Amino acid sequence: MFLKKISLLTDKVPNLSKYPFSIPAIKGLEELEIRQNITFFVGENGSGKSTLLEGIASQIGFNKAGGSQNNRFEITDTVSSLGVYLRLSWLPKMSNGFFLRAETFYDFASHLEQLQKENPNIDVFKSYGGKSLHEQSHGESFLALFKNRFGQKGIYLLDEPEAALSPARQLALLKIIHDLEKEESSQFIIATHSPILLGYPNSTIFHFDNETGITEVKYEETEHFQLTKYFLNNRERMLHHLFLEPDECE
Ligand SMILES: Nc1ncnc2c1ncn2[C@@H]1O[C@H](COP(=O)(O)OP(=O)(O)OP(=O)(O)O)[C@@H](O)[C@H]1O
Repeated sequence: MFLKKISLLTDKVPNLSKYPFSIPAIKGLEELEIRQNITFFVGENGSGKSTLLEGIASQIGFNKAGGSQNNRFEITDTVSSLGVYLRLSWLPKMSNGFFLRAETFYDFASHLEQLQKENPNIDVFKSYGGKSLHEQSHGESFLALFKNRFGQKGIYLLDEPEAALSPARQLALLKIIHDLEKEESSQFIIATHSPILLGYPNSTIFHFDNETGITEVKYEETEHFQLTKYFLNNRERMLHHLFLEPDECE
C-alpha cells in the first residue's frame, strides 16, 4: 500500500461555495485515512466520487482525462482543479499506475491509435492486448487494459470500471485485482455502483452523502447490497409497487 492519507487544504481554498467545493462531501473533507489496499467510493449520483478521484489522479501526476503519467491528451469536458488543494501522504511514494475514466475511455483509445501512427516502429498496443482498443468491444477493451496494462506495482484509480463489464467479467476483474494486490502489493481506489465489485473482501468502503459527508460503511450497509438483495428476493412485489399509479397506492 502506498497512499495513506488524503487531506483537503481548506485554508488554501479561495471559495468554499464554488464547484468543486460546493459539493457537500468535498467541502466537508478534512482527512481521509486509507487503511487497506482496496478502497471503494460509493454514493448517489452527483455525490462527488468522480471529482475526488480526478483530484487524486491529477495530484499524483496522472492525466486527468485518464491514463498514466505518460499519456497526455485533451478531452472536451471540463475537469475540476481540486487536485491542487489536496495533500496526499505516501509511504512510499508511488507514481506508477493508471487512472481509468469510463466516460473518456474512447478518447484514450483514440490517443493510443494516434501514438501508434506517429511511432510505427513501436508496438503501442502491446500493453493493451495486442490490438487497438477501438477494434475490441467496450467490455473486451476494458478487460484487455486490466489484464495487460495493470501488471506492475502501482496505484490504480478506477472510475466505474463496471460500466462496460458483464457480471462474469466483473468477477474476472475481481480476480485481477486480487492477483495484483497479492503479488505486487498494488493499491486500488475504485468509484463504483456495482454490488459485485463492492463485495471484494478486506476492503474499505467510503460512502459519499450530501448530508453526512464521507463515512466508512460495511458492505452489508450499502444501498447497493441491500437494494440488489431485496430486488432479487422480491422482484415481483417490488415491481408491482414501483409501477403503481399514485391513485392505486394503498
Ligand atoms: N465542471 C463542473 N462544473 C460544475 N459542477 C460540476 C462539474 N462537474 C461535475 N459537477 C457537479 O458536481 C457534482 C459531483 O459530480 P461527480 O461527477 O463527482 O459525481 P459522482 O458521485 O461521481 O456521480 P456519478 O455516480 O453519477 O458518476 C454533481 O452535482 C455535478 O453536477
